[in-house]
Amino acid sequence: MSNHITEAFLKDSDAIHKHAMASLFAQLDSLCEGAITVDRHGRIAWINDKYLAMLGLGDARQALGRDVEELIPNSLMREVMRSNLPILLDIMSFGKQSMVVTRMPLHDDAGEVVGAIGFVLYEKMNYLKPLLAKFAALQAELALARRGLAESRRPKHTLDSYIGGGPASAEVKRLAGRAGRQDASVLLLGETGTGKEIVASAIHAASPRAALPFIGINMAAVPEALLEAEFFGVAPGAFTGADKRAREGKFKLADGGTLFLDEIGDLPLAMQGKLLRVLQEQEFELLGSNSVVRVDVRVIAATSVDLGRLMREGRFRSDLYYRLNVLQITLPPLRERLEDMPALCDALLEQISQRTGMALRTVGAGAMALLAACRWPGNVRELANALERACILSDNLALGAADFAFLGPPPASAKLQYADALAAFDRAIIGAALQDNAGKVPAAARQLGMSRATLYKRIAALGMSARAAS
Ligand SMILES: Nc1ncnc2c1ncn2[C@@H]1O[C@H](COP(=O)(O)OP(=O)(O)OP(=O)(O)O)[C@@H](O)[C@H]1O
Repeated sequence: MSNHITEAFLKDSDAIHKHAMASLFAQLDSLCEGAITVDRHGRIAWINDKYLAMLGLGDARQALGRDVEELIPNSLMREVMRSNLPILLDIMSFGKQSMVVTRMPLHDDAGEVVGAIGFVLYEKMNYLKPLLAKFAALQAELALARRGLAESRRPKHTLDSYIGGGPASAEVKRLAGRAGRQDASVLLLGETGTGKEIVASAIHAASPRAALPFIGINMAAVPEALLEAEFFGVAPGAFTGADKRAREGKFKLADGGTLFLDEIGDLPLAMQGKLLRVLQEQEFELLGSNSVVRVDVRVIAATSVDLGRLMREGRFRSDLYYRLNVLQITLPPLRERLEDMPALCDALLEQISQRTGMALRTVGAGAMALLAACRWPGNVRELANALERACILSDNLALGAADFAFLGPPPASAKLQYADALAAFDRAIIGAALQDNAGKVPAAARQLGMSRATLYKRIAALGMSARAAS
């Protein structure tokens, strides 16, 4: 024993230690906003008056013996007991409030965990206020981002978003409406820009799954090496290196809702097998873990390539094809539904005006005939681009053929198609005028700015129905 540690000193320090032990609890109790203990089963064993007041309770008997989470939903007292490790400083949400808390396990003489004690430090920790303000701001941002994400996953389209009232479009809408009432897989066929994504989203919106997510994934846009993670997600720490975080896969994100697999023909063969298995079993393994994830997902697939050809070439599995192709809807290219051209132009010009703030335009008859004669390999997307370009280049409120000069003359090989296009256009515009005027030819002729005789002749030449013309 060194000479400055005397018997008297030891007695003194022991007494101080005992005082410290006794007073520490009392001090914390008075300094803190609240204090609580739970027994080894997580039931409230003791709670001070301040905590009771914070919980809106008047009497400890209303709290004692109850599971701690019943009163404090975000309590981690059980976690502290399970891990036998204190959580010295934490921010716990309680209703709209954030509180700074400390939690410690309690031990018996043998060192066994017999309960836990927790303190709410909030008001006395004024110096933590900037941190709490930051935390609150981050939480508000997170809530906003979550709302935005939920919004973006809500179906953007209904069947009304698919513009077109001609027979081909009506058939698309009829089939899509039926698909909305079933839960079977759907295969959408159609060239690029024919509205496959609109129709997929509209089917989802018309289905009982509408309130749950609609998640899209484009096979052509995801590199092959990343597809599996994109589909099934990654367990935390599955990969060493920079990205150790867990990531949810699209299947999990779409759980309960609809997964839209765009450009399914671009899915590599190895992934086709895996996809088929998930579609059949509705379960998969998270990458980097053995845990099996169960999901309930409806699949709508789309392709702009001929899957029959890919199957013949051994590049697409026929079993997957049959699994996806329960209901099939073919979306007609724009050149095969020219009767929808006026309605499409109106709707697209309206969208352009709303999005850009440019004045609302119309398409004059000359321009309409020109547009009807184009081939439109990019379909409605290409038409929308052409209309926007004309709006930018011209000040005319009624766009004329000259405003679409950048499209060039219709190809010579399209001569016959040009005649067909003109007839389709005439049918559309005359049909619309007759409809506007309750089928009365003289009034329709006045609206179209042509003589009655010319309109009668045109109606007869087009073989339009007597009912529409009468
Ligand atoms: N019938 C339609 N009515 C209104 N807009 C349409 C219609 N069809 C397509 N569009 C518009 O054209 C663009 C392309 O449509 P969408 O993305 O649905 O086509 P897609 O067939 O999925 O094309 P891709 O295969 O290239 O992805 C979108 O801006 C969409 O709003």
